[in-house]
Amino acid sequence: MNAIKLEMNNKQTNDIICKSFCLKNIWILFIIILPLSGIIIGFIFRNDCPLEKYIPLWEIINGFITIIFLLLIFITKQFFHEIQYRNWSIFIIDQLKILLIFFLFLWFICGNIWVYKYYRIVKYDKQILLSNKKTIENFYCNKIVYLYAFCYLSRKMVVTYVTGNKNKLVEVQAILADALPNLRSQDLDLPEYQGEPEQITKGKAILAAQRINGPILVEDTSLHFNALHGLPGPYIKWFLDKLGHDGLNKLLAAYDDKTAYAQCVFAFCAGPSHQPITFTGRCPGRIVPARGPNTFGWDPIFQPDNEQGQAGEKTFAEMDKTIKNQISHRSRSLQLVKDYFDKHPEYVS
Ligand SMILES: O=c1[nH]c(=O)c2ncn([C@@H]3O[C@H](COP(=O)(O)OP(=O)(O)OP(=O)(O)O)[C@@H](O)[C@H]3O)c2[nH]1
Ligand SMILES: [Mg+2]
Repeated sequence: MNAIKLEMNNKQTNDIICKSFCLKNIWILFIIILPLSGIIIGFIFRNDCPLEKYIPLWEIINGFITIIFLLLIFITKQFFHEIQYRNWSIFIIDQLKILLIFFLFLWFICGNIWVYKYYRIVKYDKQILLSNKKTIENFYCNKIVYLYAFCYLSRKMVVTYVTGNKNKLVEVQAILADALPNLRSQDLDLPEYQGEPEQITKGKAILAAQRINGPILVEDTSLHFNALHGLPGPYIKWFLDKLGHDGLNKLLAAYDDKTAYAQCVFAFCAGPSHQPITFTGRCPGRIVPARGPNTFGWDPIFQPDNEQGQAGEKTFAEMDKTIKNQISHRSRSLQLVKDYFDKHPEYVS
């Protein structure tokens, strides 16, 4: 009887150990799914990417090596964590892990070359290519194979637009919708620095890249009155807050020159250890008594010039949003950002 009880207790203990082992290690399954799907996709479509025949091969090898690497981490965590002293098996596994990391790094560079080289010309439809008499070898790659590799390589590089201003976010999303469809946004309260707009934006960018720990975009917008030698400039936020639209008009009461320009400086920073790059866009115009809905900052008192450089008809606030987004300081600055991302497709996932 006692023997049976003991056996049952042992069985229950084994069950509990097994369950906790499975629960503790379920993460490995989730992490392995991504490289495993690469092996499967690369193998199934191994001859279906004539544009760059190394892409399926890249997926298979990347999958295998990543899984081996993950298994080595799993084995060290699972079976060697209680060993107090370093023995030969741990030493060999550690060396192997370093070797695999090195290989994966080189393989990652190869993948970037093979994939991004073709991102502008790749075509997924064989029939259309054949009907246009274009050679399949020069343009065709299976959509799943190409997009898997593209997304895999780009997955850590999604750009985050950091701002605490909802109106700015709406405009940026609309302007960048085609160029950067995966733009993320994050509402972070960054300090408002003092100084020249470019320096202010660079300071914001460095801080945002540290907080996000990845590629970021930030912007600083300023409104410059020519009669006041560029003031309030980057301090417009406080001037608007304290003086309102009327007060801003009154600042220019003593001057005939009501011209001004809206300026937007965007900064892109690829990560915490990178230097930010800035892109400046300006929109010339005039300061007028407020017209149009009061939904965004100083939009009602800024009337942009027309293409000939003469006074336009509507204030930003009176314009249709799509028109504002074609001519504004923000869209001009973002055009330069788009040109930059055209040359750096790794951020456009
Ligand atoms: O009428 C407007 N049309 C615009 O196109 C526009 N862009 C910005 N602003 C305003 O100008 C000040 C500087 O802002 P700013 O660049 O420091 O932004 P912010 O502090 O609101 O957000 P953040 O991005 O710094 O978090 C703030 O009062 C913004 O509301 C605009 N007003
Ligand atoms: Mg600000």
